[in-house]
Amino acid sequence: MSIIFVGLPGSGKTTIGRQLARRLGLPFVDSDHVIEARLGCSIREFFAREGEENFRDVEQQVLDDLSLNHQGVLATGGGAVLREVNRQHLHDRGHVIYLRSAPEDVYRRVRHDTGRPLLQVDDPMARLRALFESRDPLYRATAHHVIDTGRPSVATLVNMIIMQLELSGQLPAKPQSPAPQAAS
Ligand SMILES: Nc1ncnc2c1ncn2[C@@H]1O[C@H](COP(=O)(O)OP(=O)(O)O)[C@@H](O)[C@H]1O
Ligand SMILES: O=C(O)C1=C[C@@H](OP(=O)(O)O)[C@@H](O)[C@H](O)C1
Ligand SMILES: [Mg+2]
Repeated sequence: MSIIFVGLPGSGKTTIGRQLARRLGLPFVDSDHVIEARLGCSIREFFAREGEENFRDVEQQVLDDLSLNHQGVLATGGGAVLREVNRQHLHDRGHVIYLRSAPEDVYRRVRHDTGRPLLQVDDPMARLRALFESRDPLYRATAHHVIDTGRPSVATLVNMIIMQLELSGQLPAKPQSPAPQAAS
């Protein structure tokens, strides 16, 4: 059973997932890193050479494997929710958190990043708006929780997520400090 992050490219899945795993002392894996290791090249190169549908086929296999077998924190790629079968597997096998970011916020974070093939277009902001419109309902349908990632820092978001996981019974609650002893 994993804590699984979904959300737009640049919403913080990899960064927040890694930090959360560190805080909880759990193993962390990013499905994109597993895909790149399996392909032996970057996702960007594979997209350019083989096209998106071939990438989605590999992604589906890797998500099936990790959602069944990984015990810890799992960061997915932004398109992990596109296929119905992936949405089903992630929702049924893990505890899914949607990092919900406005297109403006993610644009600020990833505009200089050339490693994200879907954003290498003339108007990346328009592309992000379109991705948000089409995917927001899919991320919501897959997730057990939605966390808005507008202003808070990564560290604050990690704290908010830990509180949310405790409240929903996904983590053992922190031990209460002992009640003060009555003075004798
Ligand atoms: N809440 C946040 N505030 C500021 N910067 C952030 C926040 N979340 C992520 N980032 C930064 O945005 C960039 C993209 O984050 P990343 O974890 O790669 O996103 P994803 O895996 O969802 O595509 C990174 O440089 C990361 O440090
Ligand atoms: O949104 C998408 O369809 C994709 C997002 C990427 O991951 P990030 O969300 O970590 O950028 C990566 O899986 C691939 O480039 C496709
Ligand atoms: Mg990522």
